[in-house]
Amino acid sequence: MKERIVVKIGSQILSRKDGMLDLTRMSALVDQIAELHKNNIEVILVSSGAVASGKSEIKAKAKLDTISARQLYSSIGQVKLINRYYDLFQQQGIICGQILVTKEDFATRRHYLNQRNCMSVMLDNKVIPIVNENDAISVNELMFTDNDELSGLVAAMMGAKKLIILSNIDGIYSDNPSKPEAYIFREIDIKKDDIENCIQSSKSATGRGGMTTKYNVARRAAEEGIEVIIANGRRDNILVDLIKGKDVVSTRFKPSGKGTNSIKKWIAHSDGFTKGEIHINKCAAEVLLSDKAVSLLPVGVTKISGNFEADDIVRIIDEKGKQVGIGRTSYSSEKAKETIGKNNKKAIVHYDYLYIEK
Ligand SMILES: Nc1ncnc2c1ncn2[C@@H]1O[C@H](COP(=O)(O)OP(=O)(O)O)[C@@H](O)[C@H]1O
Ligand SMILES: N[C@@H](CCC(=O)OP(=O)(O)O)C(=O)O
Repeated sequence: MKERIVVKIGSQILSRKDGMLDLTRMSALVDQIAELHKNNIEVILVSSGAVASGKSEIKAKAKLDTISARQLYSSIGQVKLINRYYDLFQQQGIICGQILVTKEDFATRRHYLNQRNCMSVMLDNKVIPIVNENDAISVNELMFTDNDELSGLVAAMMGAKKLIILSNIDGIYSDNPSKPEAYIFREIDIKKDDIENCIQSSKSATGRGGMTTKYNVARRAAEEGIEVIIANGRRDNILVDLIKGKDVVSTRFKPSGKGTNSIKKWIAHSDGFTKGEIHINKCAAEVLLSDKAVSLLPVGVTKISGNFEADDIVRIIDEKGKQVGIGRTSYSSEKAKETIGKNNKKAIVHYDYLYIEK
């Protein structure tokens, strides 16, 4: 089987000081991805840069609020960004394609599977998927923390062995990177090392989540058995050197030995998505575990725990305390409690939003 990796490129790497796309850097990174691709490595690219690229294209007629500005800039900038990628990959004889996603696409199993299928069919046909958040339509609670979070979700979903997060800095420093005494952590063993306190809330001019999300995403991905490397995208030949195993300055998160199946990964990487538990009786568990396409009805529910809203993702637990599946609830926890054990009520988890672990 081919080696599969996810490469995330931050906005800062792709934009020059004047706000224009840094075509030289972009082209250097595309050349490296092309080299990996030609060496039979499947690369999924998660690229930021839409908002930064859009800003330099248009001056808004009136002062915009944050959401409208992000929508306007990203809608223009994404076109520019993907066109550049398309041309650069084409010069290498490679086809790339665009996938724009929202957080919702990871909260709904069907969307999740659609996405996974889309990326798989692209990779099977030697197309490089270029993923970005659909900034034009994902606002507020629909937004990912940033593209670092998205890259972790994509790596887990696609069963990637490695996730390389390229930023404008060599890795995670022990202190504020501007301090002379700060040094880079070269390897982090998540079982032993907790370096959260070393990270400042500061971030680059165009970056969204800063180093904190990179660290959190890297920890979670490493727990799932994915090797994560945070490195500087401005260093020459960084990707190829990292893949060749050269000793380039960077922060590497040692992957844990255990691998998990895709639904577990979905849950593990969506800690914000499972908000509570629905406990069910023996009869309901039997029906759900059968081959029938059934929804979970309140009549089979014995207990609700946690606080959740309608449409949140919850765990479904049988009477022995074993998780039988996960699903998207149609009720808030408050409403769900009122319907426990009652007949003739609408499904608490509709079949379309139910995933049963068999
Ligand atoms: N301990 C630390 N080590 C490295 N960088 C840090 C640390 N604490 C905060 N940072 C900041 O995180 C920034 C990288 O995050 P971000 O701006 O989101 O980049 P990107 O746009 O590539 O996602 C660095 O430029 C740096 O200013
Ligand atoms: N989706 C946004 C990127 C937001 C983001 O996460 O930026 P960064 O922290 O630079 O990776 C864009 O394309 O502008």
